[in-house]
Amino acid sequence: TLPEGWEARKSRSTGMTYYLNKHTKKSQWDKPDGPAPLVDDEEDDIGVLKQVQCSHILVKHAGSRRPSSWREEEITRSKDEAMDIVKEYRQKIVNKEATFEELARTYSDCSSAKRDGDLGFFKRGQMQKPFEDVSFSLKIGQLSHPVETQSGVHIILRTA
Ligand SMILES: N=C(N)NCCC[C@H](NC(=O)[C@@H]1CCC/C1=C/[C@H](COP(=O)(O)O)NC=O)C(N)=O
Repeated sequence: TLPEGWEARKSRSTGMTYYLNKHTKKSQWDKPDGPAPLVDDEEDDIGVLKQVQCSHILVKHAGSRRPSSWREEEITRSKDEAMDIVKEYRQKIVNKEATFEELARTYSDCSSAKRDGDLGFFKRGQMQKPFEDVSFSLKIGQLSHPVETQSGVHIILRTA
C-alpha cells in the first residue's frame, strides 16, 4: 500500500508506474516513503522559488531613473551619498536603534513607504534584475546588504 495522499498511476508512454500526489497534483517516479505533502514547498518544477514577499527602503539619487519621490520633488544627492545613507539605515536596524518599518515609512523614496516598504508578493520577471536576484536569495526574515538598481539604492527585507 502507499502512504496517505498518493495514487499509483501507469505511464501511458512507458507503462512504468509513477506516483501522483492527490493534494498538489504533482507526480514523481520514485515510490513515496511518506505521506503526500499538502502544499507545494517553495520550489516549483524548475527548482526556483515561485514568488516572494519583500519590503524595501529605497534611497534615490541624481542618477536614478526617476529622481523624484513623495518625499522630495527633485532628488539631487549623489549615488555615493545614497549608498552611505542606506548603510546608516542598515546599521540602525541591525543595532536595533530603529525598525525597518519606521525607517521605510519615514525615509523610503518609493511609494511603498506608505505600506512600511511592503511591495507585496512578486515573481521573477517583475522587478529589476538586481533587486529580483537578491530578493530570491534571501531567507524569510533576512535583511539584504545595499542593492543598486536604476531606481537607486535599496535595502530589502524578505517577509514571506
Ligand atoms: N510589482 C510591484 N509591486 N510593483 C511594480 C514594480 C515595477 C518594478 N519596480 C522596480 O523594479 C523597483 C525596484 C524594486 C521595487 C521598485 C519600485 C519602484 C522604485 O521607484 P521608481 O524607480 O519606479 O521611481 N517603484 C515602483 O515601481 C520595475 N520592473 O520597474
